Amino acid sequence: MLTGDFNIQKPKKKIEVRNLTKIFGKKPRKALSLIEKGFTKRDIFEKTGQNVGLYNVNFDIYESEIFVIMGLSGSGKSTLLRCINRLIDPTDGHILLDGDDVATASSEELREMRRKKMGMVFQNFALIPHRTVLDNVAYGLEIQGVSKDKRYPKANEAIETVGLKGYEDSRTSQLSGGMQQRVGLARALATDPDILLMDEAFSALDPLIRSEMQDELLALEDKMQKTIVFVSHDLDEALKLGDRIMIMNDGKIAQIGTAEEILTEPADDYVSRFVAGVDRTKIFTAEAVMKRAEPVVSINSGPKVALQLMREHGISSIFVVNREKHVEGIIKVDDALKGSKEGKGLRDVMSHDVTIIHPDTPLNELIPIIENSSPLAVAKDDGKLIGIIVRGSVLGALAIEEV
Ligand SMILES: Nc1ncnc2c1ncn2[C@@H]1O[C@H](COP(=O)(O)OP(=O)(O)OP(=O)(O)O)[C@@H](O)[C@H]1O
Repeated sequence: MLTGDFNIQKPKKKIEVRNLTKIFGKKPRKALSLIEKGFTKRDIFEKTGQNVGLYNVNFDIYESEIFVIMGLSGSGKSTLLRCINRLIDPTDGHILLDGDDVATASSEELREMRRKKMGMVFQNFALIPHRTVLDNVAYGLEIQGVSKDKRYPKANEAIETVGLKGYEDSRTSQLSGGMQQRVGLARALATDPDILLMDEAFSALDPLIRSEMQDELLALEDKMQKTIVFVSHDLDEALKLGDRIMIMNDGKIAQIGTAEEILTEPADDYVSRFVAGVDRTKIFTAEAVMKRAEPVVSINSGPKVALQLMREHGISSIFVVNREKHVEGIIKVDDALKGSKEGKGLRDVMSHDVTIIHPDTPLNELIPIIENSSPLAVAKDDGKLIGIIVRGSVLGALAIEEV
């Protein structure tokens, strides 16, 4: 039920990145003074040999979201991810995890943060080939000093979570790429971290397996609600996985937003060029283009009421709903006129031929249905009508002129 904005809880900030800068090289201050004078990353490299990895990056990541960092090669994605767990030491700035600064943490504090809060999954899987799946998954716990009797049950649980039950005793070198990445994921999950850092985790997989792993990550995330920071250079992957996406360019943030925001309101030419080739019909969903489910007419009222509502709103058909707001049918002007003349009830003259779709349905699946049909009803699993889709709203979202 919509109860107004005041009831919506603000998400909790899990990671806060403040003024983060990373210069690779021995003379970072020299590079910084040139950045401040407006020199580009390339100029600075040519003049000083210093490489600007990140410059003055500020953003927040919320609890339980999938935050995708994306950009072209060399834009600073991996550097940023590795600053979060301090595999790379920042030149300047702060990274707060639940309010504690990773950048200034002592080695003891850092060990503790990595142990309790973060797990990392790498592109090249980083497994130990001669060890079994079970030993590889238990390894993360082993280096944390977890005793043998505790680490094996946890490892088994993680193996089951990623769908590798039955493969515990296989050597990882005998497994396919997709299965090896499941082992990598299980190893990160075994320590039950709040945050999963995933660096191009699916990039080495072939397209079908990659897509399958993306689906599984989304399903896992529904269950586990971890905070996931996912680096990718692939826009389709970013749009599919990210609750929010950050696009980076030359060590700076070009834009942060949801897939829809980035596609519909690109912040600058760089982002526009980036998203130019995207198939929008796969990204936009029914929910994004639906109109409010108003007006509707109650099944208990008559054709006259339906007619009056249609006239008031300038529409030619109207959904008929029951008390629970489940759709019972749809009535068109002509049928309502006929019903009202003949003194019939709505039930007798409405059409039961209504297409009900889920709000998550992508537009590419809607386009063929909406082509010639009357409006579509949008309902969640509980069957309650939450929106209406007419042909114009689909075309409008795709910026196609109606002919
Ligand atoms: N160890 C290093 N020494 C010097 N320069 C580095 C180092 N690591 C990264 N850089 C530079 O910092 C910049 C950002 O690199 P980074 O690896 O973070 O980019 P990326 O977006 O992850 O790229 P890719 O997709 O190719 O991995 C690049 O110009 C890179 O050359």
